Amino acid sequence: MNSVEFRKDFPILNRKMNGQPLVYLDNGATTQKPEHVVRALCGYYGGCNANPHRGAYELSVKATEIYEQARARVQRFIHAARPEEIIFTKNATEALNLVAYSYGLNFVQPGDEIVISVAEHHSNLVPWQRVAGQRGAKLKYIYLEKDGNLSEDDIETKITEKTKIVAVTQVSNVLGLVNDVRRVADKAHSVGAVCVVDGAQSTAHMQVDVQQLGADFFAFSGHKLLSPMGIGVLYGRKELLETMPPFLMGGDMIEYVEEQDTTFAELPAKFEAGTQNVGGAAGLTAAIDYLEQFTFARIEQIEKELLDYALPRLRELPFIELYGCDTRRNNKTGIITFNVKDVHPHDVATILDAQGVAIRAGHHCAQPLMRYLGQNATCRASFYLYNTREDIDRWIEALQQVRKVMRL
Ligand SMILES: Cc1ncc(COP(=O)(O)O)c(CNc2co[nH]c2=O)c1O
Repeated sequence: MNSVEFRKDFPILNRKMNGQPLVYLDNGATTQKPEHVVRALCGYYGGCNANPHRGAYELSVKATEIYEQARARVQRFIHAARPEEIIFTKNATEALNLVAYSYGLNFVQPGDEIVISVAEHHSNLVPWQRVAGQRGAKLKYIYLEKDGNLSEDDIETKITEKTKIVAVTQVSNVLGLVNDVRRVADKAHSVGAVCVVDGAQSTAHMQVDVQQLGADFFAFSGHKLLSPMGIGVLYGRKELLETMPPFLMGGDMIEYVEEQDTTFAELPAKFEAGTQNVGGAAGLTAAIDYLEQFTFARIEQIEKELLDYALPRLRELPFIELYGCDTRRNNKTGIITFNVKDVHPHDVATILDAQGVAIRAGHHCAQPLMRYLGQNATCRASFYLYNTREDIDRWIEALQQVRKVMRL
């Protein structure tokens, strides 16, 4: 299928925004949902809803089946070895916090080191600041080469015998560059450290194989790959998860509760306290089913074609500054981060909004990276499988309007 055919599955893309046909270019923030996913969500709540795992009646058993089938579906989707290595969370942020609080706070000792990259989203940066601060460990950064890729030298020299945790994003939500996670994981494992991978910006755009990546933990959010909001995933190697204490405590995650002490349930229940998001899990299953009708090679091709169409035209605009787009060494997802010279990104986004074009503007929850790029804020357009060349045309026409409105 091409993107025009994909669009037929996304009715929202036919709506107007400020009286103009919508051009949705903020897929790095969240993707739109195909009818197949919307129907799955309605179908669950309209016909199968019950509290799972504890009910002694058929509807609850059915809800449990849906939830556990979703777990098995995610296991296959990211090629985990076992279903119990799949923990459902609210989103990637909660998944990364689970690792920080349950693994980091319990296994990082004073004097140990945690290594992250300067390109991390705050969800894979602030938790590690907290762990380092509370445990008396040192937080070190892998900086970037001029083309935006992770510094090879920093990977080699910053990850040492003192390193306990290395946490890196597979794809930067600002630069869109694909990091060589396997290289980072191999280096981490060579010194006995674990490798935490933030897959929030990669899982929708490329085939993820957590075992091939060498990831000890891998986090992603369903809403960035066609699923409802409120469902995310933490993958963790079983041997590690079994050593980790629970992150949230309450119903469903216990074995026996005495007045003064509690024993906890086996994996994965130990990390899934309270009533689970079965509807979200049903939506995630439907989203994976939808995605896997097509190959990721097809999705990557659509995004590459859009990049190849947009970048030369943007480079012709003297008032546009691009970030992380000049790399030839590395493949890129459909993220273009830019600024309009002498115009604040928020003003750019507002003028584009008035023309029906939706982009993201700000620090993208990556303030250290913004400073590293010498910027307070940027604009970001991010494509997905339903964006078209016409969307790019409308976006560039809207940028020309910024030039007129701001008298550039
Ligand atoms: C690399 C990365 N990691 C973690 C997160 C957190 O995901 P969440 O828990 O689902 O919020 C995001 C969200 N990124 C963005 C959210 O909005 N614009 C973005 O670029 C991200 O891009």
